[in-house]
Amino acid sequence: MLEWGGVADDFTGATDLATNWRARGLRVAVLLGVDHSPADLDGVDGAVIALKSRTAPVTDAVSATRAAARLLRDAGAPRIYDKYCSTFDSTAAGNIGPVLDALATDLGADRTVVVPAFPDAGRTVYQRRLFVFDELLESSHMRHHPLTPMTRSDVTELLTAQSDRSVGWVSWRTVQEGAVAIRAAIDAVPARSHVVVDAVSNADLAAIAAATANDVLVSGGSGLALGLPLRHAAAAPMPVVEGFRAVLAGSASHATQGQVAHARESLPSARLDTAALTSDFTAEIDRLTAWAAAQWADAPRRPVLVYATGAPEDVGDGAHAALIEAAHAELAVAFTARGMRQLLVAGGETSGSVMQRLGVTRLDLGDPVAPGLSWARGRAAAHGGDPLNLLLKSGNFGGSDLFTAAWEHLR
Ligand SMILES: Nc1ncnc2c1ncn2[C@@H]1O[C@H](COP(=O)(O)OP(=O)(O)O)[C@@H](O)[C@H]1O
Ligand SMILES: O=C(O)[C@@H](O)C(=O)COP(=O)(O)O
Repeated sequence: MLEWGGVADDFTGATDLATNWRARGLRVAVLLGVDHSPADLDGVDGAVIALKSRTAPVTDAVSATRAAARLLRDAGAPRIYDKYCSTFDSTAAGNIGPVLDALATDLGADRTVVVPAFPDAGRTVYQRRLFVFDELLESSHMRHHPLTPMTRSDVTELLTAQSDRSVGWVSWRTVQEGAVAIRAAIDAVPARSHVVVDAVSNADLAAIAAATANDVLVSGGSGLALGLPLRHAAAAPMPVVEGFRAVLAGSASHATQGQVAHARESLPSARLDTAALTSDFTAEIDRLTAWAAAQWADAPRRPVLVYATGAPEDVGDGAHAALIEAAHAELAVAFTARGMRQLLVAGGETSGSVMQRLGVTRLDLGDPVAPGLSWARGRAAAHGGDPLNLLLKSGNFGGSDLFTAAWEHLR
């Protein structure tokens, strides 16, 4: 019986939420897009629908999210988890508020908690302000994101600017008093509100999860999922698919830049050349595919790395974002045709483009590799439905050796 339905605004966010549900013992599946039937969710406790809505026009994001929640409700999900980024990534127009307003209306939720915190990944909320490790969000590398630059840290302010509902707050001091006090504080906020709740530890998340155990709608990063009570269910192992290995890093984030720098010391690597893509896209894809095939012929177990951003000064105009995403998507298809079967994609938007182009519609997860990260198995409709192992990496997740170490989990 489906217990939870999740709707995530990007594909890495979907695997992030599914990873944390699985860590608490739920059987999970990630569905890409909304073209599914409720029967696809038989035998699953938690299903996350991955959308590519974070940077979409507001009306598109709202309608896609509504359709996803409807599908999950039709499949029997009694509760919906609206998953956005743990760094509250949104464009100037801002989709988090309108999406949350629409879900709250559709589901009849009077008060919806807003919990971006994910302490295992360094995201905490204290006195309404979002921190990335020791820095305020506005002072972190997220200030320079090409699509969603974050220049404020107060989550109540960020959400108020995007939402038609009023925005309340529950302080960390109240969270320390436990679930009953948190519930009372949420209920004290006027009806038709969203309620930002401070949290700096997994114990805080457990208290918030207990306080909201009967809410039809919750929202946040993936951290709140770690607040669920642990069940001891035996998760089915993920089948490993043998084949060549690649990293496609379309993320411009700080953590990815460190991972690229680290991997370049030991892996064959190529940086996407925006000028070459602009002048002859197909020739550049063909050139990189021939290069990768030559690397695999030399060392079949060694991954190749293609990246868009190696250093802050590489980040070009946002106008190139779609071109770079399209290049990653085409490379994924061309690499698959050459025998690649294990693919790590860095970046949420990039992962969305790559999965859509490969025609992957469902991911079944393996065990966690790092906070919010798991390998998964999916089938590429664009390549005869062949199975692939896929790791969709949020831009800022993972240690510096991820691109060289992640493969050890594929055994
Ligand atoms: N050097 C670059 N210049 C311009 N845009 C870039 C560059 N590198 C990456 N991008 C674009 O920036 C966006 C990064 O977003 P995303 O894939 O979600 O990564 P992240 O998870 O780090 O946010 C993508 O649209 C990508 O194509
Ligand atoms: O919640 C998170 O931090 C991630 O799941 C996420 O959404 C990150 O987005 P990207 O950095 O764009 O991958």
